[in-house]
Amino acid sequence: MVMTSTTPTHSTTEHDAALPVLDLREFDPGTDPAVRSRFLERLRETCHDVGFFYLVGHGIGDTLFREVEEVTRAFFALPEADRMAIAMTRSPHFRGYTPLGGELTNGRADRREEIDLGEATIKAIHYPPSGPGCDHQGVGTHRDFGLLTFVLQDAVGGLQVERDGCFFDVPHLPGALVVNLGEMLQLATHGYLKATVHRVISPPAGVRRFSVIYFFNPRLDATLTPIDLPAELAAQATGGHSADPDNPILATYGENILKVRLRAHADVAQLHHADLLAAES
Ligand SMILES: O=C(O)CCC(=O)C(=O)O
Ligand SMILES: [Fe+2]
Repeated sequence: MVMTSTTPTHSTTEHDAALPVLDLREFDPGTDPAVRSRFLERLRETCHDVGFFYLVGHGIGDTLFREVEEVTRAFFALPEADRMAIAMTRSPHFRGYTPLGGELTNGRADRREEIDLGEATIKAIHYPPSGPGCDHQGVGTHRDFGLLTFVLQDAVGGLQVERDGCFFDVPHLPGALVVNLGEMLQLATHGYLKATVHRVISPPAGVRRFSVIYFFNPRLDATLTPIDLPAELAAQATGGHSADPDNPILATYGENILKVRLRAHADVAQLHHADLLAAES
């Protein structure tokens, strides 16, 4: 792993060792049962220890990845008026385009523009270069709030994952998806599986970063009940919903995401959900 201080930096060495690499072909039907069970063992350990991994052997071709990246770049190259025509401020459902400065994490504006699409959200993101005096927060430190997140990132880098109080770079691994766990899986396993804190540092001057994310989430009205763990796993579970006392995870997915959305998109909340804001304060 590449170790960096908690001060944002771009380090570029030891790319190969950044995160565990899991090859989904090891789990293909017909594969040697010993290989399949070793795969499951590594998956469990990785989701417990790190909460983040590279997934290869997923069967998605380079052509599709390239097309997704091209469509993403084309969208963000549209005139601003066209992007704003589908602004999230027009959607009570928190769907559509969010311009630069329109989203907050931990009370500070993220330096990115994005579009949120569909029911299980797909999010395409553009991180513009750092400017003079910029605070370099592409997206601030956070946990994802659903079940599983699949990230397709370009070659620029800037995604960082927290472990033991330090942030580690997650450099681009060609052909791989970066997979991480969300709060609902942490809650459902009493914290045995980890929703790991991460962030994105703005690219250096002159460089733009693009990423496309698929958030695999439960139904909005689904309430997750923590499962009974085998004793040896329960002994290593650190507590699900209350692991972070300042930011408890809510068991009904819709409430958990609404909490985040109201904070992150204060303008959308004010326009469409003033009643909820009033109820919160
Ligand atoms: O752009 C990325 O690589 C990750 C962004 C992220 O963590 C998020 O939007 O939840
Ligand atoms: Fe995230």
